[in-house]
Amino acid sequence: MAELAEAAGYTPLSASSFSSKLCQALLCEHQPSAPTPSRRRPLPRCPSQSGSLESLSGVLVEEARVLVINTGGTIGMVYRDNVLAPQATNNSFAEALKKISIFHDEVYAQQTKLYDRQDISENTLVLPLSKKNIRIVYTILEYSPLLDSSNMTTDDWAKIVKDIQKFYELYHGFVILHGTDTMAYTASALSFMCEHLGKTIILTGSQVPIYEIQNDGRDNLLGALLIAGQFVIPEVCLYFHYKLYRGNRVTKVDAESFNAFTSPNLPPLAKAEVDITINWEAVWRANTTKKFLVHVNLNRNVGLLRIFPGITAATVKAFLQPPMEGIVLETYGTGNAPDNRLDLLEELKNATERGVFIINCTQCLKGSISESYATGKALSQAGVIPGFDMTPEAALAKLSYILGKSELDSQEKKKMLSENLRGEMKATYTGSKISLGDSKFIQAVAQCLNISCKEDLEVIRDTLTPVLACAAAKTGDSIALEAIREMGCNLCSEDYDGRTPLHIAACEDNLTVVEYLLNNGATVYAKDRYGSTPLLNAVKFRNFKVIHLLRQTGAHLSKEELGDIGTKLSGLAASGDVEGLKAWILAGVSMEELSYDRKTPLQVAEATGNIAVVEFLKQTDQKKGFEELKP
Ligand SMILES: NC(=O)C[C@H](N)C(=O)O
Repeated sequence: MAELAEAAGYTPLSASSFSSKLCQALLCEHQPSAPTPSRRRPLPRCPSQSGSLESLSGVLVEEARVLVINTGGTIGMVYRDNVLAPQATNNSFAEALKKISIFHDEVYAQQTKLYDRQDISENTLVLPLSKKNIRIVYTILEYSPLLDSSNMTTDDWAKIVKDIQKFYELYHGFVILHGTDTMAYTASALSFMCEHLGKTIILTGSQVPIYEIQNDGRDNLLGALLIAGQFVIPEVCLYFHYKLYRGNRVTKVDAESFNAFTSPNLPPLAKAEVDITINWEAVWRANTTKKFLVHVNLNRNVGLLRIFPGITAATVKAFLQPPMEGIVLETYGTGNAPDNRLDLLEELKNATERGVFIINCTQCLKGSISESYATGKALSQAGVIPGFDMTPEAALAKLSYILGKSELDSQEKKKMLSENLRGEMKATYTGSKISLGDSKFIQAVAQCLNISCKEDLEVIRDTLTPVLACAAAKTGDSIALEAIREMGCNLCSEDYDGRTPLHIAACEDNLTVVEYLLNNGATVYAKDRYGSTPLLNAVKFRNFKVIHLLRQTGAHLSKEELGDIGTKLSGLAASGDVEGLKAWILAGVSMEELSYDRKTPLQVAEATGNIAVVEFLKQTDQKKGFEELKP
């Protein structure tokens, strides 16, 4: 196809050739084509970035920390008495990985004195340098006992999310090693239990133990680590056989193949082939200014009931008896159940009137509930809630989660059940509101460049909009940002320096734009090419209100961003810079940090006679700092 197009004199547009075309068009529309610029120049070095290590070749290297929670599953199992079972280990999984060069670069560990660092345990490993020049440093937290996932319970889910909460600020992303049998259930449950999630959580495992010669565990673990360490995909995902899926959209479809999972109603969020390509349009956004929290109180009085021809009313009645509080009714086709079985419908109606919640999901692998048949309508008349294209696993988890919210009344629970909370139902995957072709702006640019095919329009959009969005953030133009979003563009996209509109708005102290962006998909964890987050930018420019809002949304400074923070604070204390200290306190930095000569900012202020700083630090209760200094 590509050869044919080229033979016909058509060259597909790449981002770089598009930029050059656009520049020509802007400078002089009718000049002959200039040669396409070749590859991007290498990144310049940035000596000021603490925590970013320089490799021997002089290229800037960034480290990203990932926590791997090992719950068990085939990936780490061994044969005992001819059957596979989890290996009761003393971190032997980490030890085994250390011996595999694609999972651990001992030379880098030695060169950078990895194990001398305070926050690094012996279960920490480091991957070879990624294509994006990132070193993924990962720590394995091994559960005891390790479980075959058939033994997983809701308590185990609670343990996982509590650990994620405990270590949330210390890691860029999380990988959960888990057996495949109930992985779709766990992924669904975790997606609801994690509220206002801003970081990447990826479940993975394997069909064959990682120790076997021909196994899928290595590729699955490696792919999950690379994605969790290099991208911010704020969802609970499942990675298997080179594809990243939304966790609450998957189901296990093959007990033997490496290609064990499918996401029938939503395309993958990413594919790991020669390169990792993220389908950003499909990525779910929390759209929130609230902090990450976990909800561990799940209701266990829920169940799955699959109807079948000839099912008796007595079976349905027995299933719906107390303590049952909610069920997923797996129906035929687009949500049909016999409408000539009044006895059955009566039992369902009695149950919904007693307050039992019933969600209708299809038994088909693919497709959605609709009211296109009388047999389907009869169910909604009996009070059954449509589950649209939810998987039964997701519907069950959603019920358990919502019915565990004791603060909600029955109407509120019903409302939440019908809403799309985490991208588990169709309503979310709408793509862009207006198509590319409808956008006047894109049309004008396309006309000027004399191009019309969809792929080229997409290249124009993807090349121009990050820069335009950053420009709009700079000038505080929320209307332009809204127009860009409506074009189907991702407001998290980065410019050539990896800077997102949120970085720019944070620098410019533009609170309204910061709020708009957070409510429209921006992530507080985006890092520019120098490793800075919007929060660090806001601290630098002392934009207190922005710092406050970002913190409220869960932003925090990484160790790399902080660098030798004690010495920086001492410098501020010595120069009497109260505002500078206030900015760091608001950003969550402790005033107990010691400078290179082991002095607190207060000691430095006292020694240098900076009365204003001394008074400020004495008055500010560090623990309550965030609330007290609230602008
Ligand atoms: N492939 C697997 O991981 C299956 C195993 N029985 C489990 O779910 O733990």
